[in-house]
Amino acid sequence: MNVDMEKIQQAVRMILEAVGDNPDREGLLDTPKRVAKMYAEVLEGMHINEEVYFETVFSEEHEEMVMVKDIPFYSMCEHHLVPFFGKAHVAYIPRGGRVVGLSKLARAVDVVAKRPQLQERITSTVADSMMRKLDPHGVVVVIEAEHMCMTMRGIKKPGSKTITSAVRGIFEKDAAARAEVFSLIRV
Ligand SMILES: Nc1nc2c(ncn2[C@@H]2O[C@H](COP(=O)(O)OP(=O)(O)OP(=O)(O)O)[C@@H](O)[C@H]2O)c(=O)[nH]1
Ligand SMILES: [Zn+2]
Repeated sequence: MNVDMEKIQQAVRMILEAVGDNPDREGLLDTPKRVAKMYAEVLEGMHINEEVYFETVFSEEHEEMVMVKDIPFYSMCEHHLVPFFGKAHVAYIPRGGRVVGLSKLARAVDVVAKRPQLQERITSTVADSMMRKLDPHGVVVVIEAEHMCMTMRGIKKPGSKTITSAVRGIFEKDAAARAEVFSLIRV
């Protein structure tokens, strides 16, 4: 893993000093190390290309919609480095027998989310990677999330939800297909 753990530890120590705490007091002694481990874990998507999950396909002639909904995810807002989290819904219509394992849709959401992110970018990255690797008839990705930068700080609006969607391929033109997906998601 290409994470400079030492550098994170130094940075965390400096933040603790800068806010006026003593990084050498007992309770904080292991904190820089723990925080470094935490960042390596929650940002591990920096070092994984989500497209790898779309390499293995099953030759299954199903050219109808497939949807995995309510995929929980956690991400880190790139502006404040605090969490935002919620659910992703991923739907696609395979083409040419390129049907992918269901868990791979959730894995792709997971690694894309585990980067310093914007909700819009998670949504479009997952949709565009699927379009590129699977060449399906279409993809819809919808994400609903609560941003801690809008709840614990700043404007402080707990419970507010942000919903983003990325609509690709046939779903862009076919209003009935799009309506079917959104009725199944029912956010
Ligand atoms: N579009 C988008 N904005 C986000 C996302 N996560 C956080 N933000 C917003 O990023 C913006 C950053 O705004 P700035 O004015 O630069 O920073 P700030 O002074 O901390 O902003 P406030 O949150 O309004 O206090 C805020 O409006 C956040 O709500 C996201 O996933 N997508
Ligand atoms: Zn933020």
